[in-house]
Parts: sequence; C-alpha cells; structure tokens
Amino acid sequence: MKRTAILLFGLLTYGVFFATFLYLVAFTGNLQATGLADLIPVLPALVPHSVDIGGAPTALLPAVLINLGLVAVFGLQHSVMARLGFKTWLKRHLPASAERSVYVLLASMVLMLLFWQWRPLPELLWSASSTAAQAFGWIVFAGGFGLVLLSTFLIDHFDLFGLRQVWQQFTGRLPTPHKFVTPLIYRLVRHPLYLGFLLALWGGPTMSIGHALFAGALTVYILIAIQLEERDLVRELGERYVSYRKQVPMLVPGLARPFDEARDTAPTAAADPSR
Ligand SMILES: C[S@@+](CC[C@H](N)C(=O)[O-])C[C@H]1O[C@@H](n2cnc3c(N)ncnc32)[C@H](O)[C@@H]1O
Repeated sequence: MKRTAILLFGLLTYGVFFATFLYLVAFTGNLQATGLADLIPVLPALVPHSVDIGGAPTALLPAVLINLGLVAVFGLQHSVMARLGFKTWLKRHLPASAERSVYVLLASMVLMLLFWQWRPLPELLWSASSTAAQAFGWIVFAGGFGLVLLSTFLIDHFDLFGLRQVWQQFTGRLPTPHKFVTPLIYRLVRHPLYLGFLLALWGGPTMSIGHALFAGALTVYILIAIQLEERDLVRELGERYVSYRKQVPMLVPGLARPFDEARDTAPTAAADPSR
C-alpha cells in the first residue's frame, strides 16, 4: 500500500512538473497572444497569465519589488532544497525514494505562485521589426527550451524528476546512485541546461521591462546556483570534477579541445551516494 502510494505520488508530481514546464514556456513567450492561439484555440484560456499579459496592474516600484520577491522565493526553494545537507535531513523525515519528488513538487508550486502573482510591466525595451529578426528571436527561445529538455535526458530525465527513485522502491530494487556523466553538449559546456534557460529567457522577438526583470533576476539566480552546485560537485567527485571544470567552459562554448574523460581524468567512482 505504502509502495503504491509513493509511486502514485511520484507519477502525480511528474505530471504537475510537466504541466508547469509547459506553462513556463507559454508564460515566458506570451504564447497566448501569438499565432499559436489560432492553432490551439484554448491556449488563452489555459494561459491566463504570462510575463506581459494578465497580471494585476501595479505601479512600477511595488511591481518590481513583488516580482523580485517571487524570483527570490523560487531561488531560495531551489537552492536550499538542492543542497546535500538538506536532502539528507529530508530523507530522515520522509521515505528516501520520495525525496526528489517532494523537491520537484515544491519547485513546481513555487513557479505556479510566480505565474499567478507576477505583475506585468509591458512597456517595450526592444522589439524585432523585420520578419528575419523575429524568426531569429523565436529560434533562440525555442532552441533554449529545447536545450533544457535535451539536457535533462542527457544527464537522466527520470532521475532528475524523481520517477526512477519511486519506480525502484515500487519494484523492490535497491536505489542506484545518480551518475555524473558528460555526454555530447556536456563536453562543450558544463551547464547546458542552464544555458538553455538563459537563451529561452532572453530570446523571443520582444523584450518588455517586466520580461527583462524576469530574465535578469533569473540570470542572477542561475549564476549563483551554478556556484552552489559546483561546490557540491567538487565535494562529491573531487579531482574528477575539478579536472572537468578546468577543461570545459561554464556556459559559453569555447575553442578549447573537446573534453575526453578517459584521457583527462583518472577513473573514479561516478556516484552521488546521497541521491
Ligand atoms: C537542474 S540540473 C542542472 C545540471 C547542469 N548544471 C546543467 O545546467 O546542465 C541539477 C542537477 O544536475 C546534477 N548535475 C550537474 N552536472 C551533471 C552531470 N554532468 N551529470 C550528472 N548530473 C549532473 C547536479 O548535481 C544537480 O543535482
């Protein structure tokens, strides 16, 4: 009974995450106001609030403070709950197999709060005028979100969103640790998933004051999150991660020779035993 409940919780959480991710795409791109709404007529009803549309009209200063507060809550939830010490503490109070799902559920709820309470500041800072420039903006936006999704599959989509853990407990298998891997784009940059978010946040054909605030605050959060994540990875993987960090750029692919783990590091256990 308990095993089934944990599995159902993990599946439900994954569904909530996926819906929230799709909403984030629509929210960031104001998709309900684009030609996509002709293809999907329910889109405006499904996405009542986006970064520039639908939130409560608010004066500039309170709007900025509320919006920054919402991003700060998101950043705090992500950063505190992702730390090794917090995860270990949580596993003492909850079934260990549900720990990642709890993280994913809370992260989705914090994002929903942001979608709901976001105050649009729709005055435009820039807008692509030519069709080619608009298309370029959309390609960066869509490519960014595509890169986010691809990166989750490259490092282990089902582990990142808790499904692997709840499935293993349901089938009575011993939990296997999350593996550190460096496939494809992880040989060009260390943080392709975050790079994807940056492209999606700053892409698109227009940029309003509110959108720039959203993108700017999340950019700051991502840069902080990278520092915290790398500190944990160095602690967990030691020389293996230090060597990787020396040779692979953080976010901007460089001209350095591609990373070859077999050549560049001594073989070490590739595990995060806490996950
Ligand atoms: C939201 S993901 C972001 C991953 C990476 N920072 C990126 O931008 O592609 C965060 C989780 O991925 C893990 N992680 C980071 N790099 C990894 C890698 N190369 N292989 C496996 N897991 C990784 C971190 O330990 C953390 O639990």
